[in-house]
Amino acid sequence: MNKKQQLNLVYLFVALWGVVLFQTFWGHTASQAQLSYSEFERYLQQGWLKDLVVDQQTIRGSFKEPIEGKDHFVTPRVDIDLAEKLAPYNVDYKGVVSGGPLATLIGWIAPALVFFLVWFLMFRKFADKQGMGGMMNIGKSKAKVLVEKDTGVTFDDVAGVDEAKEELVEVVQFLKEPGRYSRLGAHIPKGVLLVGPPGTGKTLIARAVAGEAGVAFFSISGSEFIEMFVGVGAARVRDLFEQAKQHAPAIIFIDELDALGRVRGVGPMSGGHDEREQTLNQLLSELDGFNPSEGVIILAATNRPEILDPALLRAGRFDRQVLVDRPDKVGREQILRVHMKKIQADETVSIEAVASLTTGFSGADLANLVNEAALLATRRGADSVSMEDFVNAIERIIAGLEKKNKLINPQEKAVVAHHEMGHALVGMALSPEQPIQKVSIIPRGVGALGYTIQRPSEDRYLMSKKDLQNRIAVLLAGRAAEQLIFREVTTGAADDLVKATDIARAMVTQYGMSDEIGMLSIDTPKSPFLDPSITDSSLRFGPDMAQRVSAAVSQLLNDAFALATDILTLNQSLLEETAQRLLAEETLDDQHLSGIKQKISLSTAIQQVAFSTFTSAENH
Ligand SMILES: Nc1ncnc2c1ncn2[C@@H]1O[C@H](COP(=O)(O)OP(=O)(O)OP(=O)(O)O)[C@@H](O)[C@H]1O
Ligand SMILES: [Zn+2]
Repeated sequence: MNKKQQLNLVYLFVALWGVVLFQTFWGHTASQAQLSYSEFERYLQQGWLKDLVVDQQTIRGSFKEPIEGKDHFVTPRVDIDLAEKLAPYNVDYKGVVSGGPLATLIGWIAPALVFFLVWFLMFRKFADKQGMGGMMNIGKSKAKVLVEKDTGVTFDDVAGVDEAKEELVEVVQFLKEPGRYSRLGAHIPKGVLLVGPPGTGKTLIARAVAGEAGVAFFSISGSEFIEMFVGVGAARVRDLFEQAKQHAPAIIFIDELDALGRVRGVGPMSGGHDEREQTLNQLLSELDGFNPSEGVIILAATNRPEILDPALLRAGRFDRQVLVDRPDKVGREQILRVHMKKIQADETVSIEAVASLTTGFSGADLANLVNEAALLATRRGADSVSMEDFVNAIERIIAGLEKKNKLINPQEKAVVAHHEMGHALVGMALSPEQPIQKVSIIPRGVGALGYTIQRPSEDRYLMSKKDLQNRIAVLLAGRAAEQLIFREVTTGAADDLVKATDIARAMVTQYGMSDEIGMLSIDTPKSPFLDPSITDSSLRFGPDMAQRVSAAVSQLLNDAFALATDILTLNQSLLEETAQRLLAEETLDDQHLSGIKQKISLSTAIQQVAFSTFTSAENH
């Protein structure tokens, strides 16, 4: 059946339905005489009536011959012993129980609706398979695309994410004056990807960009695209872009981009995902097919950028990423200020104290906290919210978050702080040319309870054996610090161990850097397509080679661990002091850190192990 035939079917059906409805109502009202009961009795006695129907409220029926142009009548029912009276007059009669005209109407419509619905769903699926958006324009996505002419949100409503805001100011300016940018030939990103954990305000920022620029905001969630029949998602994407272009300048915001932008063609059932793939392909082609000078910019949000299809991140698509991280203490203070405006807080409330009690809270958690505290105050009948309300609310929320494994407890926090400071101190000691940018104990991403960012200051093409050994030492320094301070090690170092082992193994099997194995090249550089266990070519050199390689790798790791431990032991009080500071402030930036770096001391023995003759001394 092609589309035209389907349409004919629709018309036929609607027409039929119309005729039936017309008959029911027109027949009953237009040509229907309203009789009083006595009139009715008179007609009855005179034998004018052909047949009648009795229900609880009315008697209706038809005349043998039209009276005053009407061939039907209706009269309110009065007499209950009606049947008796009817008997002598030779009239057809029957009683029905019904709810009056409305019930009659529903009685007609309900089955028709059910029928229509079933039929509609059946053909919708059919039509969508053909990728034409469905016979009744089901592809028009107006129902689920949220359009806001003016979001009313400004950058002032978004706090604690200054870096992200700075990056987006340019987008706002562009949307305000698209002409100016294109005249100068400046490159404006078509798509900006907001990356960060849930509740950190990605949606809020996107709406603020629209609000600041004063443009329309079209938003849809990636997961909504794929809950549909095949082909509908793609039609929606097309439709979304069409609508946005008509309203340009505008912003399109796709929340949960990962739901639709997952890597294509992987997974056990990739055949079953053709709907998502089709939708993603459509999105890619829309991204390619428009020009930002039309005044439409696409923002998308995800908390799992690593699973996105690389095609989405290519130049000319979502080629700019903006990190929206959980706020640190100062950020939390700012966010709290934004939300406190909405409530009446009394003078006992210290925003700073609330901020320091809420490590790990996202913006959404903080908004929730303010609301919860206000609720507690209302419940106890107070006129304003007190510090105690806040403390109680914090306790509740923390309990909830801990249950969901979203927050770490104070003991764990202390371990994480020493672990991260271990990385940072050894990093500063061993590779002074690579400054540590930031150390943080704010959980980030999946599984990472803290992080240390070390930035290479220049591109390196050649690494010496000592460079690599030092790198391993920095990676193992987290564990070394745990061991030194707590006499106990944790699972927190798992990721570090993977990286350290990879480097050590490459040193042994690819770079000829172990005395044990010498210059034998055992592994070729890793091929990402092959399972490493299959390519373990140390087996090629006889069964004992694998063992010798493992021993050499272990040796490198142990030496590096010993080096890290030596450095930390020598600087133990500095480690403890700075870890306390990290616990209090949660993040230490490069300014803090360069002050700390001055205080690191290294013995001659360590210097000899760690530095080669061509690492110049003035670096330290
Ligand atoms: N930086 C912030 N400043 C002020 N309020 C914030 C901030 N971050 C979050 N909020 C509050 O939390 C609410 C939810 O945030 P939003 O929905 O924007 O987070 P999100 O990052 O998009 O989350 P998700 O990833 O779960 O979609 C906001 O409406 C706002 O009230
Ligand atoms: Zn670590």
